[in-house]
Amino acid sequence: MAGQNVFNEILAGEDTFKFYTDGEWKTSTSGKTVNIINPSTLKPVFKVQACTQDEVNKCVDSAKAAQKIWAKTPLWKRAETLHRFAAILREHSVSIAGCLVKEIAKCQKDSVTEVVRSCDLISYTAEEGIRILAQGKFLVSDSFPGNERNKYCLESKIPLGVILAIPPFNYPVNLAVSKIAPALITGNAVILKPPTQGAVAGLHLIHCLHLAGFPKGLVSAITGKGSEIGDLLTMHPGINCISFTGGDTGISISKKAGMIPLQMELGGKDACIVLEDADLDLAASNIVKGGYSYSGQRCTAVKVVCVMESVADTLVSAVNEKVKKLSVGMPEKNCDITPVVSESSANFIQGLVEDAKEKGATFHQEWKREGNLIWPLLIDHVRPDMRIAWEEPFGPVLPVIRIKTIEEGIHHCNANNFALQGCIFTRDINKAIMISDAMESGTIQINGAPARGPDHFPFQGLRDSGIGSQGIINSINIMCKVKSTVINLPGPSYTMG
Ligand SMILES: NC(=O)c1ccc[n+]([C@@H]2O[C@H](COP(=O)([O-])OP(=O)(O)OC[C@H]3O[C@@H](n4cnc5c(N)ncnc54)[C@H](O)[C@@H]3O)[C@@H](O)[C@H]2O)c1
Repeated sequence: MAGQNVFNEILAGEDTFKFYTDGEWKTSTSGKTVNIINPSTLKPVFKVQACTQDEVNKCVDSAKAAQKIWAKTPLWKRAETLHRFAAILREHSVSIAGCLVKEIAKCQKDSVTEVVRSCDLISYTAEEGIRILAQGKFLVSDSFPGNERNKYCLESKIPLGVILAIPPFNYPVNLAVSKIAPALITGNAVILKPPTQGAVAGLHLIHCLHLAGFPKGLVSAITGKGSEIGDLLTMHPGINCISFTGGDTGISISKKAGMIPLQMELGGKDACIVLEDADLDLAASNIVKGGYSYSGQRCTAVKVVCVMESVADTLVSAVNEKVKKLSVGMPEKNCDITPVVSESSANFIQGLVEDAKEKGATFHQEWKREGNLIWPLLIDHVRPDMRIAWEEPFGPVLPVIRIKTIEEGIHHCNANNFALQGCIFTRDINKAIMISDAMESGTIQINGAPARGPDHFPFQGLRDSGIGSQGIINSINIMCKVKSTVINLPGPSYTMG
């Protein structure tokens, strides 16, 4: 099984990939493909199938049938198959990372880290699933007023059915398995709709799953244009839950979806509040790591710094010193700053930068762009009338707002539609807790940059940043529903020990 050839089965020709349904790799009857553009070269690098509506319907039918069998598979066997999947994925982590480098311009070492982290996530989910699903609840009736102890209620967790998993481009492997693994351990079937950029890494991931021996039809991977098959998938009556990570598309999906559980993780504009008593070197390191890693294309990137005016000059110069040291170039060379995912994304970032420039922000570096490669920028003296104060650039440009009071920083965090994470730098833990309580965001980090993970931590956004919560335990729970069985005794019965 070792070696690259194991993936030959998923190829439909040189650099063209099949889709996966009913336990087999197939070409679409549409005869059409979708191009994946390498963000570094701006040239097509791979092609994936443009699946038809008929193919989507067939996937859903197969998933429904396979799920019935899977739900009757003992939990320990489901866990065992997931562990096998993790092991196979680990074996191929370097070659899958190679796809990420070409499709999303993530640097080689971070791409490997993403795949390895995903293997750990799958194994952890298998273990956590065994513990969570092994236990139910036993309730008795006499705790509620007016009742005797004549009813016993057995509560257990049962699968939902077919889960639709839609990850975004920036973590196409990790955010696929964070949906697939909890869905499978809980006895559900999964349909993966990978992002176009990142689809090929996603298909490799699915082939590892195929090799692990899951039942035919239980998992499928449908590729194609979101605009052509997106609505059909997200509004399909055969889908019982949608787990989506991405941008505003998630808002429209949530409005169109039927009466099914939704786990939506959307964008963020994570604010970093820096107080006068902060360890400014620690804050600067975290701002640079948080703001510029993977060229700022992370939902939990630091996306706006709100710093107390009295320490702003010191903080800004510490950040600038570190920005100077960031290497800029191609992902194959493991540069810190690599090309952003698409030309439209680079144009959008440029628009935000130009708006800030026109409105008088201070630039600490010169604006420089070659193709999709954008040099890191720290934009100072940003004011609320500038777009970059509120919008998510998803690029290596970071605005700094100088604040006179802590309340100004809290207000900036709470006035935004996004509310994913935020962070505070201070040496005063009491202040930190009180500011954290006042910041209306899904997670607040104290003296550390925003981050998703470790993957078993809860992870959620408020307002336009999401619905529900992720993290291994929460994902397992969201992908089940509660079923209860009530035993009605002929008369009250009190256990005597
Ligand atoms: N909160 C989080 O956990 C988290 C994590 C990573 C990224 N993000 C967010 O994701 C965004 C960047 O990712 P992106 O550009 O891939 O997001 P996106 O919303 O453009 O796409 C996300 C996914 O939705 C699919 N899609 C597009 N149109 C669709 C439709 N009509 N129906 C069904 N699916 C459709 C895409 O193909 C992709 O797989 C940023 O806003 C970022 O903050 C959030």
